[in-house]
Amino acid sequence: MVDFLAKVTEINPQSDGNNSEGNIKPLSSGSEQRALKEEGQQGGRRHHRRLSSMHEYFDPFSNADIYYGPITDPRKQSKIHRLNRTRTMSVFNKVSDFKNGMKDYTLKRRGSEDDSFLSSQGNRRFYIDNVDLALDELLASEDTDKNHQITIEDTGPKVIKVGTANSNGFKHVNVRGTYMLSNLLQELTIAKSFGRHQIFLDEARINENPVDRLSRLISTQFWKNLTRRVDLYNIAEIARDSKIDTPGAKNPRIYVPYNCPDQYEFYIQASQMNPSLKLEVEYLPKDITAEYVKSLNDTPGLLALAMEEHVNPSTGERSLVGYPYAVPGGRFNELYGWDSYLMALGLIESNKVDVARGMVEHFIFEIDHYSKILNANRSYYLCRSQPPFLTDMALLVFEKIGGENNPNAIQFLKRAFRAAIKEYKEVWTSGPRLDPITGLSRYHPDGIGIPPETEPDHFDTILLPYAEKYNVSLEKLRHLYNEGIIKEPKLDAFFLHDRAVRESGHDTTYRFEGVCAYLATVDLNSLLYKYEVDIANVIEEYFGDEFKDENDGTVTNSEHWKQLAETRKEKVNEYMWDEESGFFFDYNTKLKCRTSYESATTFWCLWAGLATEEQAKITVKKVLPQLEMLGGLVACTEKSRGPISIDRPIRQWDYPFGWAPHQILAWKGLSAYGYQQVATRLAYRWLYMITKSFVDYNGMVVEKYDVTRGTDPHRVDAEYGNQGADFKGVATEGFGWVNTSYLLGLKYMNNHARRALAACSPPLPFFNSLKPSERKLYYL
Ligand SMILES: OC[C@H]1O[C@H](O[C@H]2O[C@H](CO)[C@@H](O)[C@H](O)[C@H]2O)[C@H](O)[C@@H](O)[C@@H]1O
Ligand SMILES: [Ca+2]
Repeated sequence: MVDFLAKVTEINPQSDGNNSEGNIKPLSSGSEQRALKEEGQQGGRRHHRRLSSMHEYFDPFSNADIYYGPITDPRKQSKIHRLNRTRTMSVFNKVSDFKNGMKDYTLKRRGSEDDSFLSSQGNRRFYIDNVDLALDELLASEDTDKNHQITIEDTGPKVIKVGTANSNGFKHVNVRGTYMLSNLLQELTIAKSFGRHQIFLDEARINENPVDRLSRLISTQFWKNLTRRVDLYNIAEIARDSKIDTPGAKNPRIYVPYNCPDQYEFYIQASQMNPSLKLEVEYLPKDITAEYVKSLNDTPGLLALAMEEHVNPSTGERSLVGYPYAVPGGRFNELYGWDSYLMALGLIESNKVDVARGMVEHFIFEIDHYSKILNANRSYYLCRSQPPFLTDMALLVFEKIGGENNPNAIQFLKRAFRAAIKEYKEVWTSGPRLDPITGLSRYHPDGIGIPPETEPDHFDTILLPYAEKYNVSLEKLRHLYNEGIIKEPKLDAFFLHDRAVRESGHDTTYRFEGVCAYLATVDLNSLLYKYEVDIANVIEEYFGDEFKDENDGTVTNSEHWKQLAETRKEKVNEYMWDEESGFFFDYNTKLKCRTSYESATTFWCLWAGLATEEQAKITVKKVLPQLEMLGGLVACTEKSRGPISIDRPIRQWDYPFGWAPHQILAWKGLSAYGYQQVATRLAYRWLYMITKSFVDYNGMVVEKYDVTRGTDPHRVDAEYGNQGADFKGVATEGFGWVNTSYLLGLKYMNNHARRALAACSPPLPFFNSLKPSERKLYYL
């Protein structure tokens, strides 16, 4: 068992660390003391109460920058704020022996119950006088598989001694079990990142209820760490791209639309301010063709986004600054399409409306300057989009910024809807995405050659036969094919569909392989139905029921858009609905037949409000039993995915994986049709899985989960290797849409369910333990 051997130090000579009150919380003034006392008298639970301003640093759950900031640093306390504790006479005596140089070191300290969790009323604190050493010792003892995480797979003693703050580190208590030890590792890692050598650490911070801890981290830390905002100083860092490994990708680069001279000047200024970063700034041409986009493959760059003007109030100086946005996960720096919508839902839940709004501003800018909402704002994504959610996103932000009572909010909504209408017309209901025969739409982006952003060996199996045919290396083959020196229509078809798969957001799945660009998908047509309904409502409410389109000169009213929605609904029913199975299936516009791939996106028809009551009922009866797994909804049925082999490897958007967007849209859709209890049951499963991984795997929150695995659902070995599981010490961002799903899923949970989640009660035992009256809350 390792002992952190925290010792009395000279950092705060006035403090002996022992306090007969059992409360070592530092009080810097009488008024603060009174405030805390009153809080206690009100019987309020001090944990998780967010304390503000002066009191912030007393809060065991304050944000890391406060908790590990200078105000709590023992070495800086004499200068800033003495966090000393009241010395009691009895304690004085016991310490004085030691201070007087006692030889045999028999300290007559008070009984250990002074440091017991009970006697401290849950307010016990630890004192760690050497954070680096503590980290080394903790990892040496408990991280037996040496991956810098403490998980249930480590076989260490699972207990470590930590010095108490009351005794200034002399007395020790045990910290036990994977969860607390991994939280200790996380806190020490964070403390170290703040440059701290010594810390006081509330025990409550490392044995915090995991549901509270994860939702707190999402709201206060993860969103912050996922948020980006371009300015003069950080642009080179944001522009840098780790996905592409060509000599031309070595320097960070930003491409600016041809008609944004202010932004061009801004980025030139940024590059001149710090020449060593070698930021390259380029204009884009007016016409962006697939050929041009391919020509940038070796010299990729970030694409400029929307900026606002800031005026320095003291100097009057004007400067540009980017609107904030959130990135999907820690490994990204660019703004994504549908991830942004899904994160906006969670950001709004955490009152971070400015970031959600910023992303709507970026989408408006992208539609105006790149003619679509981009897959993400990198040059190699210029030809493709992602699932469209702009109307819903704009409406949510609109409500949060004041809605119809705020004229600025109305202006914002109108700008967003003008852009959405442009996108609807020019992207989703024009060729090649529109199928003129059915009137339905498909993911069908432009593009030439091999997507350069994928992992280098991603297409090797496909390309190998051609390399053999031409007797060249794979690298050479890639070059010859991309440059059009060799022509292979079969490869062209493969990559046409591959690009479409990526536009669908579902990259990749056997549902789409080799066929995606021909499929009128359930997902896309549900989303477009929602666009049509939303546009009709907004035209009626905010455009005086008359929308003049400056782009094509047309004038439309709400009735026109309602009619478009009605027509799409009819087409979806005609081409996609299969009453027998209860699924809405994709329609193959080339073969002119309905497919039979059973996908969780069938629930999107409920989310969009396109399904009838009867169809929703059938969905619950027939589809749900096939897609409901231990950890929530699975992306598709095992039967549809088919057998897996070396030649037919597993795909990440297939069985047995579950994805946050599928859960979120299904919960909302089911609730809208009166099946809130089904949504609650599914949400419990999903939250259970996330909470369990979080508890057992060092605070892990990943991009997707294997919803069939009970023990390690985060372990997904499919396609893109990095899914956010290989952090060292502490996970600092979670994953964007999973963060949202956690916050939204919790809204379905009552206190009983929250407690069960915190105890990691598996779904079945939990459901089986319910009283008959409670079972109906889960549609059981
Ligand atoms: O670089 C490989 C692929 O990465 C993206 O796809 C995956 O991550 C996205 C961000 O979370 C997500 O939107 C998408 O659904 C995921 O499959 C990217 O979108 C792809 O275009 C890219 O090829
Ligand atoms: Ca480990």
